[in-house]
Amino acid sequence: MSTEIDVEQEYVTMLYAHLDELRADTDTRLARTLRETSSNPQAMTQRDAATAHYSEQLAQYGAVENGLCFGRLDFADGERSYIGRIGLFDDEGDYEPLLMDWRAPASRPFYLATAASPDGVRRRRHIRTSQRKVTGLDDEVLDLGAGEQDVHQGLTGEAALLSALNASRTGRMSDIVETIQAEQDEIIRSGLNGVLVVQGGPGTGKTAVALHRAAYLLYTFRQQLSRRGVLIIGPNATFLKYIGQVLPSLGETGVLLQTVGELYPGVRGTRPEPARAAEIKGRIDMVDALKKAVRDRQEVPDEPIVLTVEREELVLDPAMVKAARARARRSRKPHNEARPLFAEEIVAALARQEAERLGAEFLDGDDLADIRREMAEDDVVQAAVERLWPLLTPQRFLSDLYASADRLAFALPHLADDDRALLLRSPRLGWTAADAPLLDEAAELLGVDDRAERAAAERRRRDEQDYAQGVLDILQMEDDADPDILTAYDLIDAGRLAERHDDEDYRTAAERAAADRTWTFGHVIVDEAQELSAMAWRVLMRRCPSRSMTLVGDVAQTGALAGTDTWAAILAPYVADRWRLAELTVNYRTPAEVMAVAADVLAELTTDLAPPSSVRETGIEPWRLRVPETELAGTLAKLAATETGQGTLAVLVPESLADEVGRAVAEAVPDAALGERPELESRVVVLTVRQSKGLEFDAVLLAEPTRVITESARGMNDLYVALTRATQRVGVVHAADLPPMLARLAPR
Ligand SMILES: Nc1ncnc2c1ncn2[C@@H]1O[C@H](COP(=O)(O)OP(=O)(O)OP(=O)(O)O)[C@@H](O)[C@H]1O
Repeated sequence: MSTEIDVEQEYVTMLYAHLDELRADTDTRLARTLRETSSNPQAMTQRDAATAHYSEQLAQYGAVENGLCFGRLDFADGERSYIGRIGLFDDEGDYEPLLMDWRAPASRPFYLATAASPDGVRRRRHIRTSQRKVTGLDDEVLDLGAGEQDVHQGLTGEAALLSALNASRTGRMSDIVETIQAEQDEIIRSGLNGVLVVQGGPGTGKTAVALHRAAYLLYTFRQQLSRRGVLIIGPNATFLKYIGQVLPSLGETGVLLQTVGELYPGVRGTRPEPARAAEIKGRIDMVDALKKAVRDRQEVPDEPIVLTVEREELVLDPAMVKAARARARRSRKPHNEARPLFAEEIVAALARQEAERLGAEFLDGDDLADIRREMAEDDVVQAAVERLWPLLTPQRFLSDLYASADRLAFALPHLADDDRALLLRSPRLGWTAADAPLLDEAAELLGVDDRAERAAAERRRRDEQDYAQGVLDILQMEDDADPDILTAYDLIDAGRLAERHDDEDYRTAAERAAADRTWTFGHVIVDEAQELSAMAWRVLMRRCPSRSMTLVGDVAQTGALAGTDTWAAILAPYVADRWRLAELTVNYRTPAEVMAVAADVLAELTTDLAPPSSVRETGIEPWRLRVPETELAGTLAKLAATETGQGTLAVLVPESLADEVGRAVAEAVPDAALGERPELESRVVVLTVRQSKGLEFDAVLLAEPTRVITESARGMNDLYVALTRATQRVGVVHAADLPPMLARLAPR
């Protein structure tokens, strides 16, 4: 007699056979496309597009191999449907769906139906698989009497959910597509337009929701979003690596993942700097400071400048330069774009001098034009213009500013000397994350004098057009035979044909966007959004003029001094109060025993936010262990080496203990990961509290909480973050007295 599992196995095997067929078919098409050769550029670009398309499809089929099908809905009317990572259809007959994509509207009851509101669903089944084998089924019958499911806050698919939550962590985040909860589903499928803020305590699935929302939006608004792309901003490279697998596992590869430090193309802002320096750079006052600093580069000399042009001496006096500067500034163009006007004025003034020297009455208009042209091309004149109104790249402008105490004092007169000193640095040092928004702001103020580039583009366009004309002429010759047939000429002219060719840039939207500062995205998602500075928000708003954005975060976890503690404050300048707030209230990560300790810290921080409620208990109490200061690092190392639990362990330390504890742990656990960008897949990892933001581990050992609190103005927020990283166990090792808010910890 066949069991339920056998029945599902048969169905699942059929689905995999289908997937295999699709794969083989796409493989054949790809191979055929790769074999095509042509000297026609149009055909070549089409071939490239087809190659990219088939390769992407193959990547998607590969990505959904695990857990292809994970659910089934049985409806009261006898219908049933299977839910999975992608949609599969029966290509014979009526093109019936064999597997519904989880994002399709028809899959929604899988996430929302409850006994109280079954939505026509009689039974929801979670199908567990390991590779292609069905290993278990979890059934929920929804019409047995309303209310029954409402124990445990109305969790959907409770058995499957708890088994996912209790699983050991690997150091890489996994998707939650099989067990999305109703409050999360609401946010994932919220409309595309406007700013949606998702506020939620630690472990409420904000990151998971943000990523699934990206996948949902790309599926539902494919046309709109695949052209402009979706940008996801995360707090640092380690975090991006941690979440990097989720979207591919959902079959989406066209999303650009970046940190704030990468927002300016061509620059990677990764150099560490004092928190205070980052905070100053993130202030909105930097807009005016940069404006002043740009004006500071438009110089009027104190003394006349003598130029030797063609062995004759000409004089640039301050009044002439001032007049030229005023005229260029009046144009209100950005610095580099106004520069040609300044240069023109200087050249005109020098040409007038030269003409007077030669005797203006003997010169006609052509002679004067010649003098001006020669003057404009003269190296000495060009060097003078460069000195007085230099052509500036954002990088050069900002490093010149940081390198000069005088320039900084001019741009930031109200800043205390100590603070200004924090910005002073050698031009050879690399960029920090807080520099990227300033580079972008500078790029706006400086503009690009792209006349040469535009002239080259115009030349290219004319070449394309000539080529297209040639093609049309050949077609015309062929068509001449039968005048009744519509010719290519009747349909399109050479200009339009060339334009079409121009549009065909087959890089993905994400690839083009990463290289283009002026790119605007179809949707922007910001994770840990509370951390961003006012200057970073300006860049993101420029990148998203449609204001179609999802911002997820927790204002109780703000660590950056430039970050925010209210959403209204950051959004007011851009959308006033036109933004929607959604809240997540259930903590899926931290067990109740650990959350109780963290909640005491939250209560000290704010009374405005309620702690999220944990979905599960582990029966393991978080503990504390006091040791002499000299034994702190050694004890942590010993505990890390002997920790016998399953899964990953993080030793979280205040900044000042990072080196010492790192060394001790590395000695006791040779394969432990530490440093700037530690490998999170290691069993033991040592991180500063800041680095642990957004991450999670099965067990956490926290060192010296009092130092965590005192080492930063947002130290309490940091402690709250540290205490909420564990999925199972937390221990605190300390030498100093513990603050009273940690009284709940049990002595070990
Ligand atoms: N519906 C769900 N099903 C299974 N696991 C879930 C679900 N929701 C969240 N989780 C898990 O809970 C953990 C916490 O999720 P996530 O990291 O997205 O939370 P967060 O709100 O971003 O946390 P934090 O603010 O503390 O960084 C992750 O392991 C995630 O996979």
